[in-house]
Amino acid sequence: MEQTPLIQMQGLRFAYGPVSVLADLGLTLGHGERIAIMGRSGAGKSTLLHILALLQSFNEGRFLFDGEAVDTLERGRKEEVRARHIGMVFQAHYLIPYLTVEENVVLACELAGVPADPNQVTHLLACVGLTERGKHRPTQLSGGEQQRAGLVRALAKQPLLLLADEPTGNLDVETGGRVLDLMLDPAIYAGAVIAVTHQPEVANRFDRVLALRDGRLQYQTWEQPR
Ligand SMILES: Nc1ncnc2c1ncn2[C@@H]1O[C@H](COP(=O)(O)OP(=O)(O)OP(=O)(O)O)[C@@H](O)[C@H]1O
Repeated sequence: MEQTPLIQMQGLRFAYGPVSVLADLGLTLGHGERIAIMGRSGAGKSTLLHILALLQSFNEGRFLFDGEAVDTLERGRKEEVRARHIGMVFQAHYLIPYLTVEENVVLACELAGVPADPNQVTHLLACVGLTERGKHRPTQLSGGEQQRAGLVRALAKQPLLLLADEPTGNLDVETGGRVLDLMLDPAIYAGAVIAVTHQPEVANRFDRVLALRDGRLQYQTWEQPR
């Protein structure tokens, strides 16, 4: 039997008042599939990520998350689905300032109802170069380090979907490469990834690259080196 896609969006419309942002948008994403979304500034990429994270509602259309119709979910159920199944690495990282990095990771696992595995947490921190930083509070870390801590927190609960907004945006090439390796290595994380990026060399590491243009997702049309 064919598995239900993780994400099914059809005819999705969203506007901020008179400003139409998403118009007749469609997206089907399988479990474990990794896609990059590109598009000019203001195209609606962050808005789409917020809708995918169940943080923002939409005006019209169909959005099924792992077979469940999102627009009919009660608020509590949305929060439950987000806590358990969706990891987010957004520019505002929302790490809790009075908890250490490790405590932030453990708390996210607890909220997801998944026991945190200390060995896995140590391994993930090492993968992003934060071995020495687990006992530090977010305010003691640089912006890029906080972003990497956010990625560890998102991955430790092994979500079905990881949403990343410019995951390598303010990182140097080497650290950015390490972050991508972590997100895209199926031995570390086997779930689906949707990443927004402005960098073609980052986008090319994903299974598919889509462009958000005129409110819709379209195949990006440059030749992709494989
Ligand atoms: N709260 C809001 N109220 C009104 N308009 C908004 C609001 N937030 C965003 N917009 C508008 O919606 C459009 C899409 O914004 P969004 O942040 O999703 O774009 P983006 O593709 O992520 O841009 P960038 O690459 O610059 O981050 C823009 O025209 C923006 O001005």
